[in-house]
Amino acid sequence: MPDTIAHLQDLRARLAAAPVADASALDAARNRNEQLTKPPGALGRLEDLAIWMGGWQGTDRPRANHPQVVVFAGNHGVTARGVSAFPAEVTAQMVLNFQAGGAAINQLAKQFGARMDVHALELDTPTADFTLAPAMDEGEFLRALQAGWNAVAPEADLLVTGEMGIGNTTSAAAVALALYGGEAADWVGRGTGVDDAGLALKAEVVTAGAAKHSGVTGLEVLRCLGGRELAAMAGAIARARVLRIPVILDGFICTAAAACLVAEHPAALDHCLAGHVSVEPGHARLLEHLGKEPLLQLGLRLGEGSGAALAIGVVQGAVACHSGMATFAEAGVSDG
Ligand SMILES: Cc1cc2ncn([C@H]3O[C@H](COP(=O)(O)O)[C@@H](O)[C@H]3O)c2cc1C
Ligand SMILES: O=C(O)c1cccnc1
Repeated sequence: MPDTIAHLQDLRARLAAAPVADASALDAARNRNEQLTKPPGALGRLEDLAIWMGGWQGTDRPRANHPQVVVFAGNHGVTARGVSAFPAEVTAQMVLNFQAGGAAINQLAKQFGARMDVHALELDTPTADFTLAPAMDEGEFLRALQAGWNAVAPEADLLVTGEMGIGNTTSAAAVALALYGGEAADWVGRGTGVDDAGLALKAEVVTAGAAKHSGVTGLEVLRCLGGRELAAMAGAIARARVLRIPVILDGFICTAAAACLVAEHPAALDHCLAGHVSVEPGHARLLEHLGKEPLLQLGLRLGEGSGAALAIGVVQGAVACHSGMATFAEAGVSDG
């Protein structure tokens, strides 16, 4: 039975007490990497990836055979301001599509052998319009964090958190502005495809939201400007940190949610990789702030966990080589 996040302080305490990567496993994985039948460094970033996986999994033979993709859906009051190219009903309609196996993320999860879970979070009760009030009250926020916390399968060896929530690129931009400052225009993008007037409107809405909730930090940013699916992703990422399950971050929305955890604890995302960099312009900026180099750049602007799910394949390639290759001694190959 997973434990309860009854107060924000509980989450902060769990992050502060979370174990770090296993130093001896890191050493053993580095040592193994040096003996594998290839010129030193020839597998590029795959080598660092496999060693990093070994550290979090506590072994010199890391694996990614049981990945989990978990998709959270939430509705946003701020959609009333006309910030998305699609109507808010699409959130619930896409949940049905996820459940029927018809979305992009279903295909990618299947392709890489990942289990996929979908959690619709109180879709009939959109968050408040954050230009007028905090998006969630404390009870709503804690329920969403807990839903994310509970959603992680402890036996998973890799986790992807995805989202669905019409209007959530506006919410993520407001979160990013509150965390890192600058201008709203630095953080907004076209999301589902708004035109120039839509983009200008998003910047106005984001500016108004950040002004309404100025001075808030960390998880409070997520409560005031985020959404249930963002909060749940943060809860899941925090749980994975406690369980030492490596996480692949997805696009702009996932990364904005995750960034709120770093504001609470500097090592909160040490177990996270950046799966890709999205077309949404704020995403590259967020990754720079977090010091994370994306694995892929494919021009994706979907969310759902799609870019991170594709990166499961890269991680699987890295650990397959690292854990399966012969050493020079085993294969009788002369080393250099
Ligand atoms: C059919 C459809 C499927 C999606 N899957 C992810 N998103 C993505 O688009 C939304 C964010 O963009 P905005 O802020 O412009 O509303 C989120 O739901 C995100 O997951 C979708 C959007 C649509 C329309
Ligand atoms: O980067 C993302 O996650 C993203 C971009 C556009 C639309 N939905 C999600």
